[in-house]
Amino acid sequence: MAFLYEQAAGRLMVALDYPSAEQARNLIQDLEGIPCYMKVGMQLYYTAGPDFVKELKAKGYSVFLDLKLHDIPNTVKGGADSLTRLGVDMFNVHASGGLKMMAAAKEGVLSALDSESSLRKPILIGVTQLTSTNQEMLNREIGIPGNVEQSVLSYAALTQEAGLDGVVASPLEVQAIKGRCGTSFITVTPGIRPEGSSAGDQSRTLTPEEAMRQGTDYIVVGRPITTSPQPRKAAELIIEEMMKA
Ligand SMILES: O=C(O)c1cc(=O)[nH]c(=O)n1[C@@H]1O[C@H](COP(=O)(O)O)[C@@H](O)[C@H]1O
Repeated sequence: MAFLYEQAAGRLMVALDYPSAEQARNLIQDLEGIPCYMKVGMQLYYTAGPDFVKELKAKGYSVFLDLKLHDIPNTVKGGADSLTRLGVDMFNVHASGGLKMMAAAKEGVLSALDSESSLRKPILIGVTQLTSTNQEMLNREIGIPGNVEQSVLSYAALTQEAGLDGVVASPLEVQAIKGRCGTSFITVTPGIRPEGSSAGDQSRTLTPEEAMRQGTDYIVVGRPITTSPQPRKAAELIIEEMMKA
């Protein structure tokens, strides 16, 4: 049972979307002992920076640094080199940056690893279509024809061709991605909403249990935990659901 609990908790990524390190530390203290992944996104990183990532690593957490790099290949290569040296366990780039940009991100990772033998290789993933994007937005606002799943799949195939380890997508697309790219191609899925919780700005959602049943590798959960009056209880309930799947 304890083993199953740890396995499930290790596949939960808690999104620390807070405006200050202090607020993030409060949640971390509340979740103490739960062996989940911690996700640092742009809001926290832009204020608390690399030091906060080091603090999480010193506490023994696996860290997903979600900065969604998207720039010309040379710039992304440099960014990827820096993030690898920082010692994050996972980071992401936008697949819409294209094949060369994603390949450059991988080169950045490898150049850092080449120059410092103590570093571990981070998991590098491509963001496909944001989970806030719906069919109407994709076609009318963004101007991409076809359905969301087709677009996600073509980004997933491109990400794999560039040599990356997996993608961020909604849990609704996991089976199709695994079917196209193979089961070892990692899926990281935000857009997780436990029964009865508000979708907010998310469009393509499933519950934690449903997402796990799709065969996803990691689920990303922010507000259902961070805005709960009892965040630890909310996280424990999510882990219980994950274990049922
Ligand atoms: O890359 C991500 O983590 C990400 C990609 C995506 O398509 N959708 C998405 O919601 N995310 C992140 O996942 C988290 C979801 O948070 P909640 O909607 O509060 O559960 C946020 O930190 C988002 O930045």
